[in-house]
Amino acid sequence: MTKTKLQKSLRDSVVTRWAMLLLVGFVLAANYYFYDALSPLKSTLTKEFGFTSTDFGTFVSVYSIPNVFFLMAVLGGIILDKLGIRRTGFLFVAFMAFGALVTAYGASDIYINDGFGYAFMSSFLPGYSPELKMMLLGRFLFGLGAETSIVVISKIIVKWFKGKELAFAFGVKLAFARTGSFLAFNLSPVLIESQSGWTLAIWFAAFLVLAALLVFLIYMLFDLKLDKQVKQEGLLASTDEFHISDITKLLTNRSFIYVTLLCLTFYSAVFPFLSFSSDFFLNKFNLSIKESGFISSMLPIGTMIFTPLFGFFVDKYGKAASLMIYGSIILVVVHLTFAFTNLSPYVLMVILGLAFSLVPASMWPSVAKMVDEKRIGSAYGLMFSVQNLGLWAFPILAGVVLDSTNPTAAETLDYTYTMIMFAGLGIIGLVFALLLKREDKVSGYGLELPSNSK
Ligand SMILES: NCCCC[C@H](N)C(=O)NCC(=O)O
Repeated sequence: MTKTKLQKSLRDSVVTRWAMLLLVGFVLAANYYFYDALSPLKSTLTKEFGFTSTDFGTFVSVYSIPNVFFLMAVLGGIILDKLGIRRTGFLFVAFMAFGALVTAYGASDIYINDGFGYAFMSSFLPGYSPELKMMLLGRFLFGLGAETSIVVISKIIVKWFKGKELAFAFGVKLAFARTGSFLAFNLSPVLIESQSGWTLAIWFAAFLVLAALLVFLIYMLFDLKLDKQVKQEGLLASTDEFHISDITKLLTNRSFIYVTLLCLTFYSAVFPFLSFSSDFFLNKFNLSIKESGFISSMLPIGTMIFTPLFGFFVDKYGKAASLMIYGSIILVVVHLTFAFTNLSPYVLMVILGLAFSLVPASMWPSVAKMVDEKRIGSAYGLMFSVQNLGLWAFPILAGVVLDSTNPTAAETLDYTYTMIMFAGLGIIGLVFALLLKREDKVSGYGLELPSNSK
């Protein structure tokens, strides 16, 4: 592919490439919306279906099972390299949509009134309600599609923005994701009060993911056109082709190991916390579902603004390893403050938003410095799979800790031990961030340097 050809391609139009980011940003926002849409409904699920905190934690964590136990994020990356963006993206976004619809069906009146699959779901594991089992199946399928679709979207961004505003585009991509979470925490509590019933909140989320599938189809038309213009398929396949030795090289790279372990512990202290946060505010500060959902949404709203800004900072001034340390410290301080004080959760969630911008904005571009470009797909896939181990285990553990540290019929739940658990994860993450910075002096990857100096 010559430079002249590139200059004439669709990706050279600023409007077109940002329009592409808008399209895939919608798909990502719908993904995050669905992931978070049921968090403000924890108490409603308890009231309607008798969910315990452990049931809710299991529901949150089943998302990660395909990515941890079947290594779906890694395999998805390999499939992506073999089948290409359009077929892989369509397949996995379709899984997401199907899983979202199955989840909504599991909570619906049609299903509960002896609908399709109800008798079957009632015929085994009597300790789990048929509603929970169908919803678990739906979220499992959703998770199977969701993580790989994030890998696909990352590759799409590289395809359109490489050699242009790549880091900033990644920051904006994360801002789309946070917009989805922000909307979920605010819209779900409103939708449960709808006249058509509380399940509208889940149906709305599911249809949003279905709409994302249609939007992805539109994206595919542009992707096809770009490929025809620059014949880029061949080029991407050759740079990203998967070899098993890629994984072994990654597993012997100390910086990659530290950043992956930081990714595991940091995100385990954030996403599972966020899933329980609405219920935490509701119980600790005696607030309404709407208000506690709104406080949870302060976290994504802060990150929508800060993440692209810190991305820009890292591009221009570097300091990525230091920023990961600062983000980890802030995380620990906020979780301990939540555990032991009654300080305003509004302020604390905004401060937590700083941590949740500092670490992602510096972590994801840093991987590109420590790993060969041809291994970046496997690297992100591997990081996602390891990270999902935490996203699987910690929502369940949070639920178990809650159930075991509160009397069965407690009016309000005491979250102190659950918050100590999240703070503990933050402390372990801080150790990995410090090790990463120390290792950077030996490895010379230049994580503290601006993007264009490496
Ligand atoms: N939707 C919640 C889980 C997404 C996890 C995903 N693997 C990830 O790490 N995304 C990066 C981020 O900062 O959201």
